[in-house]
Amino acid sequence: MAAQLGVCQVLQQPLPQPPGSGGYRLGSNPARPEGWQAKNGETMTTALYWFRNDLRVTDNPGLLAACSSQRVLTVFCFDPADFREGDYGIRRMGPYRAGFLRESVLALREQLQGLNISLHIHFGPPGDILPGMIKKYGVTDLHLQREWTRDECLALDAVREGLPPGVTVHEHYQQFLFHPEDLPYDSFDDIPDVFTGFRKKCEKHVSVRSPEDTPARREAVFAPAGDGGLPGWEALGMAPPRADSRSAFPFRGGEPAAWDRLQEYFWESRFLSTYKRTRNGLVGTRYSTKFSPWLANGSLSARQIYREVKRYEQEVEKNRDTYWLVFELIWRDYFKYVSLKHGPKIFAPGGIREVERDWGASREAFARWTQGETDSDFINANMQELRLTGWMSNRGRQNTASYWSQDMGQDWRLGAAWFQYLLLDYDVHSNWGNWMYNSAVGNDPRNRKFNPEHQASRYDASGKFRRLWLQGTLFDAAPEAPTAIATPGELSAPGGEGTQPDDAPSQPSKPENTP
Ligand SMILES: Cc1cc2nc3c(=O)[nH]c(=O)nc-3n(C[C@H](O)[C@H](O)[C@H](O)COP(=O)(O)OP(=O)(O)OC[C@H]3O[C@@H](n4cnc5c(N)ncnc54)[C@H](O)[C@@H]3O)c2cc1C
Repeated sequence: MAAQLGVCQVLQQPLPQPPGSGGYRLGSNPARPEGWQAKNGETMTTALYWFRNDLRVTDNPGLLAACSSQRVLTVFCFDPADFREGDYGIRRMGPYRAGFLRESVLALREQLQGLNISLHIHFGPPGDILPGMIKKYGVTDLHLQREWTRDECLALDAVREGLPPGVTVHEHYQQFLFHPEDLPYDSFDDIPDVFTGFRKKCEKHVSVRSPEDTPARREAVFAPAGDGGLPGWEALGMAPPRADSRSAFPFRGGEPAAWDRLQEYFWESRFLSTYKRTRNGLVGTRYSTKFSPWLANGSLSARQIYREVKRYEQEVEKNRDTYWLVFELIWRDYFKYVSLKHGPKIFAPGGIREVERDWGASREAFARWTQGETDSDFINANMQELRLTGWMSNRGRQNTASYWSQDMGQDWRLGAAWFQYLLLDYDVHSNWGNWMYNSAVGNDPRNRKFNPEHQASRYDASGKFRRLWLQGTLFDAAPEAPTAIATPGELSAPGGEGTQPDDAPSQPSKPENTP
């Protein structure tokens, strides 16, 4: 897999140099393509900003850097590869996230229109779309958020192959709370494999950078890109998801919707003041922030949330609950750094610890787990919620993941791929990192395993959550499964290794070290 990463391979590299020392060469490219001349005869700089998982105009350093060029235009590609079957015969993206993404991109286009920047929306592989745009508009500088996982790297490699000579590519790290240049480590290799050490050192030595300014409104240079380009459901090969009134995530995609939610959760309801005490809840919108789908596609940034937490602590109150939201955002960062450190190992059967185990790949077990027909009603209720809404609580995710891999003994990567398909908030690092963690192949030094019956009696003592999801299935007219659920193809996961994992204690008991 490493060989496939090509020019985009950034894994296990030393930390990047600060701007100006070679990594970011704004406006420094000597060889400009022909075409666009400023009035005084100098070559005009034209930037193309390629939106990927950073669908916002505020706190977007890459977009801001692009706006330092004389002319700027932007693009988002719905890549058909994202909607096809992935490595395990399971689609990479299902209808919930696809719907949220469409809303997010439309909201982005509106935000950009307010800045007089046009967003070109395309349905096609970036490698086919971007080089043509770059030639057509005489682009001199391509800006994008820096990514390092396989599929994202392959997409960039394909774009690079088609670039005309002289175009400078600028990649920006802008998805973190703690910026990579500020980390108290010399190399990603030095990131500890236990969270607490990472958290404590970063909390002590790193200041979270302030969010960047929003680009100023510009003179319109290019004709507006028009309203087209958004692929319909048919083109995506799926039907739109049905709304389910029980959903814990009834929100829309896009930057304005993210800020509405933050406004509501922090400032109107002040739920932040009780976050740590409610975050293990299972029913409704209130128990946790629900920021993750916006964070995952970049409609909201971690440091914007951080700044609002700090403001809340000054203006309303500071307590363990307000701190705990930052603590969880550090977990999010941590899984990104784990992925930067370990590269493709986060997708390997033995995970980052290279555990040897003969994982099962039973089609029948997969059907029972995904359709909520296991022996555990707590697991079943969570799996129904996921299947019918694209959402599952953190408590539910920990239990269902541990159950699939550790109780049922099935390949954890099949479970991760199912989550990838259905989750509204799918994020490659958080998903595969948490899956490894709960499958005893990742960053949990104690290999904890969940006992769903104990968990249900602790977190769903009244049975409210299980009734909510199991009654719908058993007694009412059951909502149909989303039509696009792909029947998993060959479930035999490639490249399986080895024997048994270490024995795991049955109950998680040390909350400090669990995500
Ligand atoms: C098996 C498994 C798979 C997961 N897959 C994903 C995924 O694909 N995308 C994703 O964003 N999260 C994932 N998580 C982490 C976590 O469950 C969600 O981030 C959280 O439930 C989202 O709800 P919230 O925004 O209300 O979280 P809150 O409790 O309000 O937390 C605030 C934010 O902190 C971050 N956070 C919280 N818990 C975690 C965690 N365990 N790991 C990393 N970041 C965290 C998220 O960005 C979240 O939005 C997964 C967890 C497990 C156990």
